[in-house]
Amino acid sequence: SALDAAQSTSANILAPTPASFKINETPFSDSYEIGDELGSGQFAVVYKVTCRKTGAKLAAKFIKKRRYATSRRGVPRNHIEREIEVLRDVGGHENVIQLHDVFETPNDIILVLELVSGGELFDHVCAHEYLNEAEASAFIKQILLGIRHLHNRFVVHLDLKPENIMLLRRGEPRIKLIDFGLSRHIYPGIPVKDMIGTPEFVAPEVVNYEALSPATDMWAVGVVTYILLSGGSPFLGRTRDETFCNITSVNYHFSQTYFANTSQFAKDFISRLFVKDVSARATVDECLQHPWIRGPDIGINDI
Ligand SMILES: COc1cc(-c2ccc3ncc(-c4cccc([C@@H](O)NCCN(C)C)c4)n3n2)ccc1O
Repeated sequence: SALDAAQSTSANILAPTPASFKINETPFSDSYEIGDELGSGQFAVVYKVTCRKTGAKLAAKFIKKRRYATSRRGVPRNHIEREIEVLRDVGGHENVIQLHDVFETPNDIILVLELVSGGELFDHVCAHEYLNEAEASAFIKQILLGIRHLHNRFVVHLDLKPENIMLLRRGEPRIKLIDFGLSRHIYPGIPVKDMIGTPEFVAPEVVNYEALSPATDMWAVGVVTYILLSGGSPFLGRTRDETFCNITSVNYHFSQTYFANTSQFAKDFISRLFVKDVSARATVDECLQHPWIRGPDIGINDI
């Protein structure tokens, strides 16, 4: 099984893995024509590009390279390499962004990716303030299918939030998980600790600098679900420390203002994810089997 394979390779997992991604030798502009800027982040800009050979429309993420070890600007090369390794490993699933090509310039590493045109889930929620349960459940099911693909490959996303979940097309509950800049392979029995992610979405083990795992993503699924159904963020405080305190004390509630008409199934789904003990937190497979996700067609014997 994949777990056996992982464990059998765990022995040499600590050996430096050779960079197995191949960077194109040819100049980016020989293959692609740059179009509109789609958006930007701290050290990356995303453009719409056109393949000169096929006319295909794609997205290109230009990641600014860190030039000196002591610099605070740009992304360290090993972090970019890790993102590429993850993208290479998780490609091929309908709910995960597909990497097509990699190029390098003196200042950037360029990831050529499939283009999605539906915008960020974040904008979709803002446009509706919150979603009805059927729409929210459909989106969350898509997100779970993408996460199951990652977790089956021992990849943990570590930055799941509505901004990093994009709609394939507007108005359709078809999503793509994007932004694997913090993602990494985490294998059973090899503890990984890191203080990363976006405060209001991180799990207690991140705040407490304890081992990260696929369960860390599942906590974030709970936060995303809560936001889709209410428009509010369950643990957000007035300061970052207050947010972290709410997270580590699992201090949240289903306010009557936003959850008066929410089903018990939906609240139970969220409650099974806001569990501090990672071994007791619902897994992605358990979430996909939950009545709120499987829908009304399930028989009484299925529960
Ligand atoms: C693989 O990593 C990324 C992929 C993409 C990506 C891939 C395909 C694609 N098609 C359209 C877009 C797009 C459209 C509008 C804005 C953005 C981007 O600037 N914001 C995306 C989320 N952001 C908060 C990281 C990206 N994208 N963005 C964006 C950021 C990433 O870190």
